[in-house]
Amino acid sequence: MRNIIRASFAKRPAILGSLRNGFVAHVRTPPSSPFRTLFTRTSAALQHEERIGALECGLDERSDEVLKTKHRGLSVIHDPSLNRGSGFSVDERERLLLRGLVPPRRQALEQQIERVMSTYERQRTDLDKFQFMSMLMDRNTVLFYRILMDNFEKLAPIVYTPVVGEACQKFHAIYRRTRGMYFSIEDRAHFRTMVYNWPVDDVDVIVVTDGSRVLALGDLGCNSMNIPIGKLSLYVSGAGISPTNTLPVVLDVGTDNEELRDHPLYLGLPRKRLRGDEYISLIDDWISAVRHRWPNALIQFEDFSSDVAATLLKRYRHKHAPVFNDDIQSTGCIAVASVLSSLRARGLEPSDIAHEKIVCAGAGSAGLGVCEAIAQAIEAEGQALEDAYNRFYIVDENGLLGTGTHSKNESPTRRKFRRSDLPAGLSLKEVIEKVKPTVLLGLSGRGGLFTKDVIKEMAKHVDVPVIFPMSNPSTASECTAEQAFDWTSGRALFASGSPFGNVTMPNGVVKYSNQANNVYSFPGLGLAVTALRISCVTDLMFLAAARTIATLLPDEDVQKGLLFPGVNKLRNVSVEVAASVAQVAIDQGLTGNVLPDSALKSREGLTDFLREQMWEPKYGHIVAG
Ligand SMILES: O=C([O-])CC(=O)C(=O)O
Ligand SMILES: [Mg+2]
Repeated sequence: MRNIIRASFAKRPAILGSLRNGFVAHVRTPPSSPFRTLFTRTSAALQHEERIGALECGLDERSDEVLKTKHRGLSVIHDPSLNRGSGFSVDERERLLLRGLVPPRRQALEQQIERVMSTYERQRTDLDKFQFMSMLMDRNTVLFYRILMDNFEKLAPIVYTPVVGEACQKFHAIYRRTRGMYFSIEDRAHFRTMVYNWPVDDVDVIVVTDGSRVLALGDLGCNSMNIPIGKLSLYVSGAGISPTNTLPVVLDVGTDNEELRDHPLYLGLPRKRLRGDEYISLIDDWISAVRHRWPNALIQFEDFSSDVAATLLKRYRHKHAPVFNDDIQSTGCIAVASVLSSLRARGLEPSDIAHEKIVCAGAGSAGLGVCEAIAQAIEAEGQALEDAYNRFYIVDENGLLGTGTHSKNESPTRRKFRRSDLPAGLSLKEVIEKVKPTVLLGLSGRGGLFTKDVIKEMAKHVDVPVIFPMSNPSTASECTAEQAFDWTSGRALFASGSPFGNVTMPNGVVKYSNQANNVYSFPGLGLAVTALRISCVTDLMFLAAARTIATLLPDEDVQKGLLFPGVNKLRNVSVEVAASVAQVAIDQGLTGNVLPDSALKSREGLTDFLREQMWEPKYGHIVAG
């Protein structure tokens, strides 16, 4: 386990007080920092060292971080936040007692990247690639993130959706090394103390799952750990959250996946899932333990099943500490952005969102969350909320939510979307025939649900069918990009949750496949929450983020069918999302940190400030403490 404390002095000078014996101080000193002088002498010595390093073989660009460690020898190499493999300089080798423990010739980061990528390319299956990347993450933090960021389009589908789904399904079979924390029912009495087993005082972002609905793959219990790990790797690569300050968590409350539970290699508790009041009270205990140790950390609820997701969000979201549900709110955010951007592509105005007719397949927490977010965007354009709800037609496995008998326990959100003018139970195709929707959303988790019949029916009634199958992973996508374009003769605007390649039509025209995934929103939100110490995550923040994402591309790109920048531009997107979220937080008086004047004066000042807070994967200076 890493024994490290990282601090940006711009953010928290108080870190000096929290250094403990044996820990590493990972410190970034901006030029204006009053602490700069503290490190001046060290920096001069390090520059000398760099000149020596430069003679050995090209010089890496160093970050201005200073890592102070009491570790020596192999324990430096075994700490991924300190390890730089063949990249240790002569002086670091001396100071950290590494002489003889690494091969003699020093390599620059660029050479390490070349070597690692050539081994990566030799991995045969996607799962092999996932494991290769996991092992790299466990070995060398800087190298892992440099490689992930430089090859984001190629590697995001490996460390994130879709391959992370398979890696969860097979977690028990491929498990190698621990990362993150597990809180099980059996630990319940110890939650308050076990949070101190984590060595980092400054946790900024926690992603937590109970594994009850992993992507659309169902209940994967304790196997779900790769989801929080993957999400957090996107906070780091996509928005510059410091890797040291992230914490992946699995709450093991049992699993109802019998096959997994009975598997001899399953690593979670082999018991049925805890439910009802006892479950809620266990989550209460966990939240309270976490808040005791990390009062300001952003908590992201991830992949909780629909029966509890909205309840938990409602329970914790206004408790003066930042909490959100990724599947409800950030998926909602990217859905709003996708619809707004599609309006631009169709030559319409943002206010025309109030004229959309939206059919949504899926009434789980993500489906309802997405529809709720779009309804709020319609309301923000000056419509009554009731009229906004009237733009939706939601279909689940029992057909349309319409008139007729339904459960008394129906949630208020679901009830709001129930049509009073159409009978319950109409099939998706029947609804499309009757309603002639402009937008078709897929949040059903049912791969292939948008059949040729369904899409052709939709294409009969609109010039530009807007088709967004958002379920993950790719196998759960309601249709593929190729199908959407093929069955609409290339007229569709397409965005999916998991990535699909662009499609070349028989006439040679390229049709763009966009990725409407919440990755466009949660990392930027995390950057804003961390940099400003935002105390509560509000719906307005997500709406502001959505509007920003929808306006990042110039008109000529949007007219071609591109709805937002590619994922390889994620850091730029995240800074813009963060600035929009930050502005709402400032306006709503929800910030705990005092910002420099320059950040308050202009949007550019704010984005510059946020960009300065971002962690970069570069080797910093290691100082023997
Ligand atoms: O993980 C993803 O790609 C998006 C997401 O939150 C989900 O599908 O549950
Ligand atoms: Mg999710």
